[in-house]
Amino acid sequence: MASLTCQRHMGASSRTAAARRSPVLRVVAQAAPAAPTASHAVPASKLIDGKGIADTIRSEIATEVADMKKQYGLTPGLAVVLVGARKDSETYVRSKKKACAEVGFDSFGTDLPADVSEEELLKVVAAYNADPRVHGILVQLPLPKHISEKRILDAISIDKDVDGFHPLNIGCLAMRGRDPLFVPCTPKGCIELLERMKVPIAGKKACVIGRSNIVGMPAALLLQRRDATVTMVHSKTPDAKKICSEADIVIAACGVAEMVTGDWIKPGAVVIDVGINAKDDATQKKGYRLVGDVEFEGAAAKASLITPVPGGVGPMTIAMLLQNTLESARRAAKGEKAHH
Ligand SMILES: NC(=O)C1=CN([C@@H]2O[C@H](COP(=O)(O)OP(=O)(O)OC[C@H]3O[C@@H](n4cnc5c(N)ncnc54)[C@H](OP(=O)(O)O)[C@@H]3O)[C@@H](O)[C@H]2O)C=CC1
Ligand SMILES: Nc1nc(=O)c2c([nH]1)NC[C@@H]1CN(c3ccc(C(=O)N[C@@H](CCC(=O)O)C(=O)O)cc3)C=[N+]21
Repeated sequence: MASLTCQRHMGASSRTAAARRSPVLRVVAQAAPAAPTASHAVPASKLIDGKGIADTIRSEIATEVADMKKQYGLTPGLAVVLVGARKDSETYVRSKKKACAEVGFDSFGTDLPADVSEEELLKVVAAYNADPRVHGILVQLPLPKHISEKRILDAISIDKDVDGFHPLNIGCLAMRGRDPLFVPCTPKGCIELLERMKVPIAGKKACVIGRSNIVGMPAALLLQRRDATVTMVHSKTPDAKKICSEADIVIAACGVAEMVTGDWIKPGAVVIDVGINAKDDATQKKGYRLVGDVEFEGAAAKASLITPVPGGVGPMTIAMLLQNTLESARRAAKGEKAHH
């Protein structure tokens, strides 16, 4: 294990003070955050402010963490495992750890080199499975090609599967009369946005663009559980545009920058854009800017409500990860364990 760096990112003693000083709480106390850059041309009444909603949720979580500490002497802990040095993954992992610190969680991290063996990675997962300070384990995806994602995700204890990617959790999500222990964070964040914006779902037509295990498929299942009539379209769907243009609710997760243009959107539809794509832009310092899978201005002209990118679904994904970890810690405090 010499090549591993495994650090505890935040000690219990600094945690309480961090919760008290939480920037999350301060942000919420201030005026509404500035409109995201890509969306200034759109009336504010149409925008779903994912970042603002995520800040509210995170401040709620910070309060609950402080209560849990008082009542049970327990601090929620999240372990994040990163394999390799993909720039985007490093950025996401950094924001997850920062979010943990801000709500008063302990965070644990293991960074492994890209050529680490599957066996070594399994050992790291096993160690976190056995560690009572850890209530949630996230292995950042994608993994390098030589590692079986299936084997790794199956190895995460279902009690700590805060990503909700374990087949038992997905299976329960798909079955009537059952509830998963954890719902995947990105689709959960999409539904939370619809609910907080009071968008009716039952009886509505929904179109989910994309069918991946981590976004499209669970998003469609969640909408269906709320009695929407759901159509999933994917890369082999003839005329996805026509199907989408009949939907009252659109969740776009195809990974193709700005594919969903205004003519895909029914007038008055609600559009949730999951996509995160870098688009060359010489006017930006970094040389690029983030765009979604939806062409924002064209779609916004048709939609009644729309999420921006950035500042829409992304921050919600992290807020839902914290929520799942808090729930896992609560179950641990009450001595609940899954028996599968
Ligand atoms: N905001 C957030 O928190 C997150 C954002 N993302 C972003 O969401 C997007 C989707 O991610 P993910 O689900 O992981 O991506 P995947 O690449 O795993 O899946 C993409 C899906 O879109 C479908 N698709 C691809 N091209 C088309 C097309 N032309 N028409 C219709 N469907 C198409 C694919 O079809 P097929 O199955 O036939 O190949 C596939 O089902 C990406 O932009 C990603 O960066 C992802 C996770 C979290
Ligand atoms: N095991 C695992 N679980 C995941 O949940 C997971 C993953 N692997 N691999 C990659 C995707 C992607 N993902 C994002 C999380 C936050 C933002 C996010 O916060 N986005 C900000 C902008 C970020 C920026 O500026 O780069 C926003 O949209 O406003 C984006 C994407 C989680 N994923």
